[in-house]
Amino acid sequence: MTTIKQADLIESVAAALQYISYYHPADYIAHLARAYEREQSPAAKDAIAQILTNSKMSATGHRPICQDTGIVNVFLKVGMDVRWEGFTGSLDDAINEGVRQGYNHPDNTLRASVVADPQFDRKNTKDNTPAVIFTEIVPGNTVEVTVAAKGGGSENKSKMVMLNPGDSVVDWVLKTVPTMGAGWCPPGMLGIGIGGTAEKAVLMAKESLMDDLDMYELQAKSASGEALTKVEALRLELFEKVNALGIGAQGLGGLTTVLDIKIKMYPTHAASKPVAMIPNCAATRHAHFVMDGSGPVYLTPPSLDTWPDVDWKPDYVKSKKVDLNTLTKEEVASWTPGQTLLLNGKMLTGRDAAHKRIADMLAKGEKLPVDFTNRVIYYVGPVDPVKGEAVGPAGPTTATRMDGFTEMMLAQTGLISMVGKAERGPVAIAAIKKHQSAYLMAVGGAAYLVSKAIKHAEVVGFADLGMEAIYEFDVVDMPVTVAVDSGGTSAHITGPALWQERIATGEFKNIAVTNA
Ligand SMILES: O=C(O)C[C@H](O)C(=O)O
Repeated sequence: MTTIKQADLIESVAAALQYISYYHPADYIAHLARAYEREQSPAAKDAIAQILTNSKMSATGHRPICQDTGIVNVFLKVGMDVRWEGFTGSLDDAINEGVRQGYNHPDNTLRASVVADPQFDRKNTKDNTPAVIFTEIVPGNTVEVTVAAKGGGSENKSKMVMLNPGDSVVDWVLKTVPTMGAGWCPPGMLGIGIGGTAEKAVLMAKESLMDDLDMYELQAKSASGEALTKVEALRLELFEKVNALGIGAQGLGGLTTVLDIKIKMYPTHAASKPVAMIPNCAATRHAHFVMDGSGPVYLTPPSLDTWPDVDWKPDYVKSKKVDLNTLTKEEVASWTPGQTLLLNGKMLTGRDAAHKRIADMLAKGEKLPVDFTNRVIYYVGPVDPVKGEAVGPAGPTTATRMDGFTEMMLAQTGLISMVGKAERGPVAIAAIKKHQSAYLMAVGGAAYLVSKAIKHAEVVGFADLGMEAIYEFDVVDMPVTVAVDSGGTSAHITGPALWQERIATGEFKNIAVTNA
């Protein structure tokens, strides 16, 4: 009989959450490094370079990889021969105390992203509790814990379908992935659950994302002529076909959209084939540890040799410097799709809750707390600063969620441009074209790198919204790409279309990768 103490469980969960906030799993880095080497699309290669550079900066700086430090998922496998000591509440209460302590660590405070009462008040719980916890009772005398910090952007793209038994999973995946856009921050993983019941398929899809990436091993196995299992063959087929869609890093078009595909299955009803698919973003964060009663568990930091020799820096030759303090509508209208810019000067921020409040205030004829005339807005919810930082990691949030507010912002507030991540939908593109505006894209998953371009940050409105408040940032050489120009051309439409066509020619089939 093993005894697990409450204090040890709390400490282990808190330490693991800190660890995964700044260390990417080594298998993810190894796969991304190979994708970087293979990538032929300049825009996608640049995005992957930013993600790799950001990842190493986070590992050395012990600050979050992404400003979205996630909602905590915990999977517990509790041995039947385990007893508990010192518990003042339930097992879930202890896990949540670990989350509280992990997210409020003074040296690396993580972002509080969880809101209670999701349909009505949506009030931030301030400490990222509660976690979403699944517990299984298994034979044995240990407690196995898997913790993950799942970003909202990738979770939002989760899909579930009840297929007919004879329907093709491959067809459904290939039809569905393009509808997910780039808000899930590719390149990442797709977790697929097949079978069981509706909820079991979704749970399996999520659990499959906790496995290590091993697609390169699987490719090597296939190339050697060794027989693959049916699931392995399906994973490989999906991997190749999804990448052939040409979506690419950040949806800008390129060779790698997914680094791996994971599949879990469970017996199902003869009438059913439930299928769920959950993407994991570039900020793939999870860790697994086993408690055996000997005290708290601390994970071993990875060697810095894990990261490839990639050090992204602003390219002053290729990119155009923009002075936000003197920016005019005319200059915004002159930007071209795919052009890279380095932003300098003052910009405002605002995301979901701020846009909703602005809309409500304008509808009531109320004065806004800030003047948006000739300003650029950055869709972001930053991490709070620690130890002399101007701001914590501050990467872009999914712009598509702001589409419904874009006409209002451009028509009624004097705003002239927007920065976010992922594609804009038809309504936003029409508004951008009508107002001769432009939408700029920063790299999702490069939040710590981006934060280094922010020299000063100050809340200037809606302070009660926490990370969703309106800030004013003063930036130096913040890297962005023109994703929708004033003519309404979207790099998220033209890029993937071009790369899908090029991949189909077979011209990239035999690119050798040395970084194996
Ligand atoms: O909440 C955020 O900061 C970003 C979100 O994860 C998103 O990808 O849209």
